[in-house]
Amino acid sequence: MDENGDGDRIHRYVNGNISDHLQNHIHLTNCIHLKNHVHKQSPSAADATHLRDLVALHRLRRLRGPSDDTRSASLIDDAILHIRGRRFENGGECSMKREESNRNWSNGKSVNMKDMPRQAEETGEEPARSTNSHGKVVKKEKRRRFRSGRRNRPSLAARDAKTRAETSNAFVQGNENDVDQNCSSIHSNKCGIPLNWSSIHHRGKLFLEVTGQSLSHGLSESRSKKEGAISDKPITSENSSQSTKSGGEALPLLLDASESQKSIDSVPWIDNDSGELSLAEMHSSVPGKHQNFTQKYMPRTFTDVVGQSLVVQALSNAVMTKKIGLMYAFYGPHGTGKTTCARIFARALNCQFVESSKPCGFCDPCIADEKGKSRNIRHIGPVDNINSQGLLELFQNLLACQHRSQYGVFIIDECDAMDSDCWSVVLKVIRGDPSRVVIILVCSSLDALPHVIVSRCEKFSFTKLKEAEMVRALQLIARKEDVDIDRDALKLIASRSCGSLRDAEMTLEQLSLLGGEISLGLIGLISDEKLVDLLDFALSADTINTVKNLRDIMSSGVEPLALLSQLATIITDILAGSYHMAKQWPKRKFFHQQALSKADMEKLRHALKTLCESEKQLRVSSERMTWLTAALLQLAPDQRYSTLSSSSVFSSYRSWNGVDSSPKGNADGIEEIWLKVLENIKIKSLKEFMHKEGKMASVSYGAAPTVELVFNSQLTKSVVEKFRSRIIQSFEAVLGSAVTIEIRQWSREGTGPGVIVLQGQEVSVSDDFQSESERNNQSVSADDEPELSERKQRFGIVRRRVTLRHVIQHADAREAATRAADKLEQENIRLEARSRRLLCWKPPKIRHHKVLWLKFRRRKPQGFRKFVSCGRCLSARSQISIGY
Ligand SMILES: Nc1ncnc2c1ncn2[C@@H]1O[C@H](COP(=O)(O)OP(=O)(O)OP(=O)(O)O)[C@@H](O)[C@H]1O
Ligand SMILES: [Zn+2]
Repeated sequence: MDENGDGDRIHRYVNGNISDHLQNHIHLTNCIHLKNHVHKQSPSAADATHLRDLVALHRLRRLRGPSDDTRSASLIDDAILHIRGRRFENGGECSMKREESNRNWSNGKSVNMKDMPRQAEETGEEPARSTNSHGKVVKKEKRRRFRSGRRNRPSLAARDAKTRAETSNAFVQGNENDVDQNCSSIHSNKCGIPLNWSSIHHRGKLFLEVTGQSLSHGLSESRSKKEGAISDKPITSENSSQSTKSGGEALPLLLDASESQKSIDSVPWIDNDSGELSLAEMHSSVPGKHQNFTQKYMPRTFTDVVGQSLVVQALSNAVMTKKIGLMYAFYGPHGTGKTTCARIFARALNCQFVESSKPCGFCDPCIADEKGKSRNIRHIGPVDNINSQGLLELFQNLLACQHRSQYGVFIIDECDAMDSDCWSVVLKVIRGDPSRVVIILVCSSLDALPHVIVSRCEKFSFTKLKEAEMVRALQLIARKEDVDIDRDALKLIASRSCGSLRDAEMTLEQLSLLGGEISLGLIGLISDEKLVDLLDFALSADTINTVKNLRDIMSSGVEPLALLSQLATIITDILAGSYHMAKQWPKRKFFHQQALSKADMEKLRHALKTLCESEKQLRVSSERMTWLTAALLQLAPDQRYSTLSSSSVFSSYRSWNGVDSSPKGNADGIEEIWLKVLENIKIKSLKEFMHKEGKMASVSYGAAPTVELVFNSQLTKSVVEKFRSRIIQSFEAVLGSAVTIEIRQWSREGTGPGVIVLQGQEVSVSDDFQSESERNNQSVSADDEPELSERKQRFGIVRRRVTLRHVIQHADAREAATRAADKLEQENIRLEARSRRLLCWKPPKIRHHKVLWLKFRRRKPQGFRKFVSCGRCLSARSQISIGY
């Protein structure tokens, strides 16, 4: 700006001719701005123009005084309208200039001395940064710096529109306060300097009173030094306030405050605590300096807060109705918005916006707070180092420098770490019942707070954020940041963040560094669809596909524990009704339709229990894959069948445990293991005895693999029991894992439902299981014979029950009866006494003689014949059971 030009304009202004430039510099700070334009290179001209500045200011104040006549009011109106028009036109230019200037400062680029003051005003740049390298200029910069903090407004068109409406209303009503407020919210003008009527009012007066003194003094050497030292500090609200102090010399009104500030600044731990930058840092952040997502997307207003609807509603109502308490406690899990809400609430308390949606973000107090320069809001950070003395000083200082019309807000973050002395200070303060003071305690739990404090607080509980809320918030961020991430991945991030949006945002940011499309696979997790497929196979006892699917999934590098946890989560979701199958899946057996039956839900509940139990095993085991497979194979309603019938499962199991798994055609895996186990037994007689009298019936995977052995009689069983430990050793050697064995007697009631087993390698496991279990308790009729023979081809050993009565009924004559018995024997069916009740069995008379001719070639014929031969007392209800 041309120096003489400025002088001329001021002349014109003094003479009542408001120049264009001056119209844009109506208030005190703008006079100083003018002064700086004029004096920065010509101290002699400064003296001459000071007086004119002051006269201009004085006239201007008179125009605004309570005794304003209509002429002066309309003059102001004209001026304001003019200003608004200009400001609106040039908003874009201003912000561009600001950015450009910021770049210059941050690049350490030497700035033209002539332009520097103007640039500093436009940018609101921190003088602390300029002091080191720019010697003398610092003085002027520092003085202007304070004012620039107030001038540097966001230039959002939307806000402008609101503000304009407010402003014109206020003027029409002639309400001075409103005018103050509203004018102050008009943003920067063409020169990047905002217009601030309220500043004129009180500061102008003091400025006039002390002008001679303040303008004749420069900064003292010691102060310059101190400021130089401060300028080395990172920019926080402390040192920004410190630089405000330098302006205090020209503006004595702030002297007290700045003195108070001085002692506040001497407390090292104030502000900026929680990993996020303070608002000051965020908004005055150096261009090019990275802000993480949590800093960048920290909510500025209540409407930005995700979830916490009750808290938000209560707080904004409190602000609206002006029902403000003295002390609040915000407690809840980390990263749920406690500190954020405390800041928003503090700002809303002092917001001058007349409408309900406070904080507005563009009135003076809002901007001051946003820039970290608010003298009414103190934020204590990590309180580990705090002592009671420091805390007391802070309170006193806050009370001392607080604007009477505004709330002094004290946010104590992580207050649960404060010691009892500090709490005594807090108590002392609140007992004094200071007016317009609000203390907000932020902590994760109220338990650590003294009861005497808690009982005096309004308590607001912050809950973990819901997954859906977090997904929405993350989606928004991803869109803004151009992060290509699919919804499943977002859901997963949300579910892994335990309700903490901060954690979720940090994870998203980390993933965004990978570039390209972010999918579940990239994160090392499995999509819900694949999980449901796997569950479907496991729950429908499709062993082969379960194992196959599991292997496929594991080959993508998923951690078994993570997979188990995902499975458990999805089951929980299904049980809770919060997981919806996207469509009907006819190919699925268990989840073939969207709505599950009660029985299915019960199976799911059981499956969840099994998975939870298996998790413990998985955590301590080095064979996680084994245990995970075992767990999955237990999810089937009756895993005994499903696991037994598939040699491939067992071969899988053996392969993990180093046992030869090469398939030998249709060779039975279980038979193979049994033989290996027998081979391993060193005692020859035991080996032969077991081979002759017993069978390995089943193996199931559980907490430890359980092997079931069946023996012919109680006697043989009890013989084998004596060698239990040797047998276990042998099994463990073969299977390479701890084994539990169950030794049972063949076909006793306790052996469970028709379990002999085996080998149906080519048979569908589930089909086989189904048919087997269905028929379990049924009698076999002679009509079943073709089926039996078919079964024989499919199974090495079969067992079922056939009633003696049934056999008799189908044996018309002695020969026929014998033939039937022979046939059954051929079919591997065993006929044997089931209980002593046989004695009460009374066959129909006509058939009685036939029974006598029955011949039993297999076990215990003598005993049985004895029972049968006294058939008179046999009960019709009694059965003999025939295993096949
Ligand atoms: N409810 C929320 N709405 C919007 N953003 C949130 C919310 N909760 C957390 N955030 C995000 O997480 C960041 C940190 O939040 P904040 O510091 O308020 O959490 P906190 O509950 O105070 O956590 P801590 O107890 O660890 O201090 C915010 O900057 C914001 O980006
Ligand atoms: Zn506001």
